[in-house]
Amino acid sequence: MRNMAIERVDGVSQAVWQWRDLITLCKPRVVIVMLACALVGMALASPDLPSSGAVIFGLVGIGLAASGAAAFNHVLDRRLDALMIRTSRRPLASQRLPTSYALAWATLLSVAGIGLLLWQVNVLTAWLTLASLIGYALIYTAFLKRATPQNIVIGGVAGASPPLLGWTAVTGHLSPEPLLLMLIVFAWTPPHFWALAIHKRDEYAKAGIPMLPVTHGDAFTRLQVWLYGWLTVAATLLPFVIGMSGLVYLVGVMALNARFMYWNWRVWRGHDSQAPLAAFWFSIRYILGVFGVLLLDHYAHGWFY
Ligand code: HEM
Ligand SMILES: CC(C)=CCC/C(C)=C/CC/C(C)=C/COP(=O)(O)OP(=O)(O)O
Repeated sequence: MRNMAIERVDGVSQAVWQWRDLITLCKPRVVIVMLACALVGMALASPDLPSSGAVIFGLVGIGLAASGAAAFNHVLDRRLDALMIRTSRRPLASQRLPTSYALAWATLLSVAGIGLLLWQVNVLTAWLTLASLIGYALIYTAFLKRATPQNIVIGGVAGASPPLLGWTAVTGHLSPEPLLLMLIVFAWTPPHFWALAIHKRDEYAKAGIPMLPVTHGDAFTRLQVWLYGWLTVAATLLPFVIGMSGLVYLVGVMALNARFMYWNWRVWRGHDSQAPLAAFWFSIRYILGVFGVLLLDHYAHGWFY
């Protein structure tokens, strides 16, 4: 990628940034996993293959809006990010990229994403995506993150929305099934994030962010990881209980749950200092796995049942 030299723009003198920095602002790996969940929401919304227009424009629109939300998060958190080793090398935290450029990029992505959903998908999906964008970029980042250790539980509603957005992109209306898919991601968010927060507790404390391990200690947070882990397991069983998914899903999700709860148990025991980070990384494979078996089960209908 071509280097761009910027001199004294927005108070950042002689910064050198790369196009790659604009991609970094989008939190691409998080957005890709969100889009995978949205795609499964789309597939489950229809007994046949969903229309290619809804899938393509839906995924591009949701992806652009989520990337815009992530870029706004980088803008609002640039000073906090500079205080933590994990985030200090980010484009704005390290002052490589002028804030005004990032703000323009975040606005462009968000307007393009919501605009595309309005134009090519449907109004309901556009409004729900906008609500998620505001929920994460503004409500979570600007207020909750700095105010309460319940920040990620409440903010988790925005992060959990992609399967619902995928569903409404295809159907144009709300129903209980996508809310159930959203519930799975919502319940999974605390074990996902608090495992990492235990590992990074000292950094959060240094930056003055009231994450649960900072305000209530490690032992309490480890217990919460264990309890929310069980809540996640219960949520993952509901698609089978209500007849939305079949035996392929049940077998697959039970295997994933066993591994997920093994890691959450190791976090809860607290004997192994490496367990929280390992549990965090497994949580990502787990959520991809759960949505993967939902998809597999959906298309296995007809072959096995
Ligand atoms: C409020 C809700 C959430 C919080 C607070 C949260 C927090 C975090 C944090 C702090 C990281 C580490 C990022 C880094 O080191 O760069 C992370 C990584 C990640 N999260 Fe989450 N997360 C949330 C929701 C989600 C959701 C809903 C998904 C997807 C469905 C997701 C997928 C991922 C992935 C894939 C990574 C790994 C990124 C990488 O490889 O760099 N997260 N999350
Ligand atoms: C439209 C739509 C679906 C919006 C969702 C947007 C989105 C990308 C949510 C990501 C959730 C996430 C990674 C939170 C961590 O933020 P953090 O600031 O606590 O983590 P950090 O310290 O790594 O920045």
